Formats: sequence, C-alpha cells, structure tokens
Amino acid sequence: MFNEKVHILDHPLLQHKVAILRDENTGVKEFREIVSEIAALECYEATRDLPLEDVEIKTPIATGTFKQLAGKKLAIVPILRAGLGMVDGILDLIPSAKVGHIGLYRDPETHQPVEYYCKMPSDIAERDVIILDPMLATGGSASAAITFIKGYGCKHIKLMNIIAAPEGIAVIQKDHPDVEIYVAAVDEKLNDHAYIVPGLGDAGDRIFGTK
Ligand SMILES: O=P(O)(O)OC[C@H]1O[C@H](OP(=O)(O)OP(=O)(O)O)[C@H](O)[C@@H]1O
Ligand SMILES: O=c1cc[nH]c(=O)[nH]1
Ligand SMILES: [Mg+2]
Repeated sequence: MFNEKVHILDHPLLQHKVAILRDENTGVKEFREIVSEIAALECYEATRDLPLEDVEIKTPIATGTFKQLAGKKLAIVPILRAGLGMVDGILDLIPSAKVGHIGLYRDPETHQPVEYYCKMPSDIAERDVIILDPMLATGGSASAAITFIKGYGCKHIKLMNIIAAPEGIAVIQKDHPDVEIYVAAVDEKLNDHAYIVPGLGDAGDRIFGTK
C-alpha cells in the first residue's frame, strides 16, 4: 500500500502506548508523558542510519577499536503546538540536536495550514532534519512544513508522526517523495472535520489541556 519510505513502527511497546493515548479517559499528565516516550522509541528507529566512525578505547581489560556516532549534525523541528510534546523524548537520546520551531494551525473551515511562527537554527541548511508532529491527517501541515524547510536548502528531511491517516501519507508521498515517514499507527480514514478516525482527538488540546 505504501512505498519503502513509509516506516510503520508497530513494536509492541509502541502499540501499547498509542492505545493509552487513544483512550478518552487518559488525562493530560499521562498523555504528555506518553507522547514523549513514544517519540523516544520512534527516534530509535528513525536514527538507525546514523553514520558511525571507528574509535580506539581502552577498557579496564584491553584496547580495542569500537564504534561511536560520527557527529552528524541533526536538527529537530516540532510543528507547534502538538509537535512540542515530542521534543523532550528525542533530546533525551540526542542532546546535541538543535531545535527549530514552525508554528502552523489548521484553519477549522478550510483545513488548510496557516503559518504563524518560525525560528530555525542558523546552520539548518547543513543539518539533517526530523520534523515532529503527533498527527498526520490531511497532510497539509506536514507538507507545508517540509516545503518551508526545503526552502532553507535542507536536503535530508524525515517526518515523525504518532498516528497517520492514509490520506496524509499519500499527500506526503506525492508532494515530497524523498521524505522518509516514521509513524506508530496508520488509522482508517478522516472524518468530515478532517480528524483521524479513530485517532486520539486533538493532540494539541490533549497535550496542553486546552479543551
Ligand atoms: O495533516 P493536517 O490535516 O494538516 O492536520 C494535522 C495538524 O493538525 C494538528 O494541529 P492543529 O491545527 O490542531 O494545531 P495545534 O497543534 O496548535 O493544536 C496537528 O498537530 C497537525 O499539525
Ligand atoms: O485527528 C486529528 C487531526 C488533526 N489534528 C489532530 O490533533 N487530530
Ligand atoms: Mg490542535
């Protein structure tokens, strides 16, 4: 159904945690904590291709040649607001990553993304970028964010979501066939308000307690 750029991360820990997010009885504190944990687990897969280099290390027993990260420059870019919930989980694993921010909200009538904020690291063009947003619904917000970041000259961009609709994945594959997508669940469809069914509701509201 999807091409090799789409990575559906169905590890049991991820499935378990996503189910907790879906539950309408899950409160703000637990929701926020689990979004962060899921981001860290997804990060583990999304960084599988990071380059390594040889280093010589002396253990208490012997000297050997081992592998460490080659120091590739990374940036993560959460799409505000909901993407903010994924930042700490990634920084726990990659503390040296720089963080850019892009503010987009979906117009409730047209469902089109509206940009209201942007701040990127000054050397973003030299960095590999992972865009963060829990929800990929119509794909409009993520596609606009990718176009925007490509405008800075970024060549290697990945998109990390928690739940996607098939419609959103199709949009990214069409608009940005070079972008790898990492997602923990692909749901059935969108409803008339362009919400993911069954989904988890409005991720931003549930992370920040605004409803
Ligand atoms: O794929 P799309 O159809 O564009 O929908 C997904 C977008 O909608 C949500 O943001 P929202 O507009 O609710 O903003 P918020 O994060 O501030 O709540 C979500 O976090 C995505 O950014
Ligand atoms: O289901 C959806 C769709 C867009 N944004 C959300 O937060 N949830
Ligand atoms: Mg929202």
